[in-house]
Amino acid sequence: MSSSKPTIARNPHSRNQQEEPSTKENEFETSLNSSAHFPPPRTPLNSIPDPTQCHKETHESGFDSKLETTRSGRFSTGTPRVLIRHGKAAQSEPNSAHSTPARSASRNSLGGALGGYATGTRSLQFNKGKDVSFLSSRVSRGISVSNSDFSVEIPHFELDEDPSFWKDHNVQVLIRIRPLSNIEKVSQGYGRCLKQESGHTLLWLGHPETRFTFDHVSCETISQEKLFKVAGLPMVENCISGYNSCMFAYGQTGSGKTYTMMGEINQAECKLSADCGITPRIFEYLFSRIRMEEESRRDEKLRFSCKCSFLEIYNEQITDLLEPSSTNLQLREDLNKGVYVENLTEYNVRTVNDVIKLLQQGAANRKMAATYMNSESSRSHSVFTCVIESWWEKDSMNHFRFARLNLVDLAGSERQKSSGAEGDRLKEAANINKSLSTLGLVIMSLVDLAHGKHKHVPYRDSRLTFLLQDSLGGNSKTTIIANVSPSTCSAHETLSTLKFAQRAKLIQNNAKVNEDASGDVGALQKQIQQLKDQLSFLMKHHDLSRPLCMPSSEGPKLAGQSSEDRRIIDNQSMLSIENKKVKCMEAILAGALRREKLAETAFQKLENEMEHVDQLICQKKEDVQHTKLILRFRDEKIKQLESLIDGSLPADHYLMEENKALKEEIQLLQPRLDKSPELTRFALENIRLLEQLQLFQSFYEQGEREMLLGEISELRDQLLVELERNLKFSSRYESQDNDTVREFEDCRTMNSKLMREVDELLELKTNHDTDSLSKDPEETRQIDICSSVEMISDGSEWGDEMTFFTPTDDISLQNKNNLRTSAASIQSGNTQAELMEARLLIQAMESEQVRLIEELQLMQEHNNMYNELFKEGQQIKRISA
Ligand SMILES: Nc1ncnc2c1ncn2[C@@H]1O[C@H](COP(=O)(O)OP(=O)(O)OP(=O)(O)O)[C@@H](O)[C@H]1O
Repeated sequence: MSSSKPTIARNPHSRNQQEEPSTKENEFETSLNSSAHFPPPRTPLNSIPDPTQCHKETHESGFDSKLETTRSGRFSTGTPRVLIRHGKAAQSEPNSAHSTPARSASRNSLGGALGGYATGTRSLQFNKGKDVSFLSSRVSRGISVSNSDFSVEIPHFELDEDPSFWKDHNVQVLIRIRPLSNIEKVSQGYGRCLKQESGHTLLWLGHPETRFTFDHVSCETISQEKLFKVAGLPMVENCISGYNSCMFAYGQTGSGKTYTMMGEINQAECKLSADCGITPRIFEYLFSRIRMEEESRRDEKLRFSCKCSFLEIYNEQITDLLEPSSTNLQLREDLNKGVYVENLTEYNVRTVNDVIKLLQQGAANRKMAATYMNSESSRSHSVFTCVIESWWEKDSMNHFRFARLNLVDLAGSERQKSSGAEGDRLKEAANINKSLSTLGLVIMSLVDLAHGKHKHVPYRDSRLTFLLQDSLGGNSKTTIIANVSPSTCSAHETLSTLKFAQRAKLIQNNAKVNEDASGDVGALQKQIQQLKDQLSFLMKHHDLSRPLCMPSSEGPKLAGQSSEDRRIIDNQSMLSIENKKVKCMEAILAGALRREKLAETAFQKLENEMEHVDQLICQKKEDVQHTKLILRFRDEKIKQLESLIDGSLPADHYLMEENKALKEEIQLLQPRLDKSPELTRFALENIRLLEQLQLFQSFYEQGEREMLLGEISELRDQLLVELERNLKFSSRYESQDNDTVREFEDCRTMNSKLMREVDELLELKTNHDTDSLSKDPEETRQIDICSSVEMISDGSEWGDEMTFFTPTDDISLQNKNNLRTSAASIQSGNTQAELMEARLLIQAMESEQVRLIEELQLMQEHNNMYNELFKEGQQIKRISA
């Protein structure tokens, strides 16, 4: 009953949990080949429902396995299917295992018939009163028999969809239990070797009973769609995000690998049927996601491309399933591409129908044969690959992402003894087993690696592992679907599959987003160009190219050029200087980085040397201790010799003591001899000198010297450019100096004139005062005003003075205005105060003079400095020439 058991919530801690302590799995390995170890029949473990209820359900489902088996042999279909498939139902019975040659049994349907399985309903029914011989056979093989004689409900466990799993995991292991097939029912009855306990755990019911925990355990009644949602859909999301992804189907022959990966495809309608497998569903979802992404990120101009290829590995040879004449293809390794198959055809695909066509075409070319376990057994490993690439633009950067999706349907593992294979089938089986055992070995080594043991991973021992090395322990998010049969007759194979899956759980992959940063160079260049444009724009509009104290009086020097022209010329020369500077800086930076690296290695070496020196110090300390001990021995010896001379010590006793002491001394001296610090020091010195020699050799031989010389000459050039530029500025300053001198002279003349003027005015005033005593005061006043107005307006003496000032010179203009006012006010008769004002003005003029002199001196100093620099530059030029 589908709802008989609730979905069991995933316990995150249980994921990595190994088998329960109560169970001992390893013991089983040895017991596999010996039936004597199997326990006696056990009580059925599955729940036994009310028989009336079961009967009702059995009746309703119309499923009578016994009847169906007799009617159509292995494949008894409750509901007939309209499928383009050739003959799974019409295939020969299992016993015809060796009658179907490889390749001849091409099938258009991509999976097996459901005929033998009571799928579609969630409860599998069992009839009472099964053949006694089945029971005895089960007992004889020692597998515990469960639910053999009753209609038994197989509990349904829903799988939980957990997309967040992939955030912090790179490998997922899922067990898929398929329903019992008719052939199993016929040959072994309804006995099961597995009991599922939850969506994550199951019990293997052999001896010893063993519990396994996995990321997911998919029960017999899980639909293809649900399985896709749990295992396939997140793979698509991973690929869209740029992670390599891989899905393996592993399991014994006939366990449902092809059914899981491909399933059945209703070719006529080009529409996915309920039984279609994970691969077509993945592509249906992938294309809808691509459309969504492209739509939602239109502003980033996101676009995707998908390229597919399909190959098989049969007897260690690679064949292109989409171009079957291309056989024995070679594997190549490339730094950028990784491992790839040379000359494998790739097709661009845009819709799920494109993919289905390729799948059908490839499946038709796959090596198939009938085996004891599967009338349509795939005898090869097939790998359907899709490379998903995407491009978009963001923040003026071009982004490129890619992901490789590998969908692998492995050939079925089988025990040669039980498969009864001969001839070609036997050779096939040997090759299949060889590559699968290499796969197992690779996984074992990877597990060792994950535990910190350094181990060689034998990827190259089989084509399969070599091709898929990224998916195993590499850059990939990988799902392993381990398919198992629940039947007692496959108990051994089921156990070994479970063990394989359990080991695979421990693989640690290192998946990373495949995003190419090569587009960034272009983007950076674009950015540099933009910045340059911005810079030149700023220069144009803010006149940054001029030195800050550049006087406007340089005008006459560049006569004939408009200020705009000059600015453009300045900008251009500045830009070209800046460009040169940037280039030079880049070269210098590269050199500095290189030297820093060298320094780092030198530093590392020094550190090592220091370690050695520390060791030497320790040795020295030990030495001192030893020497002290030896000295003590000597003292004792002297004492003994004295007592020997005294006669207080017998000679033989002395000799024995002496012998003992000498032995001890030898023991002490031996290690000193072995690791003499002197010797170590010399050895170290030797190594250091050798390294130095190598360094010098590389300095001369590997062009380091040339590079340094080049850098030096570049630096010199840069210096010369700077000096020339400074010289240019200094000549400008020189002209500025001349202007200032002239201005200064003007000021002087103006000052003396002003003084003269003031004296004249004072004189005039005195005369006026004497005259005014005899004149009418109002008349006098009128005359004064008129004459002062006349003086200012008709450009007589004042007007001539004005020609000395340039209209742009602020100080001179201000002075001139002040003079005008003061002159006017003197004329207007405010005698004393105005006189004072004029004096103040003269003082201001004088301080202005001082300031100008100081400025002049400063400029001369600058000038001298630049001249010196220029001379130096010339000298360097001469030396370097
Ligand atoms: N979960 C399932 N539900 C219904 N039918 C299934 C299921 N799994 C497998 N089958 C059927 O079992 C038969 C064998 O399955 P399939 O061919 O997929 O096995 P296989 O593992 O690929 O075998 P081989 O390794 O020999 O190629 C097919 O008829 C298939 O339809």
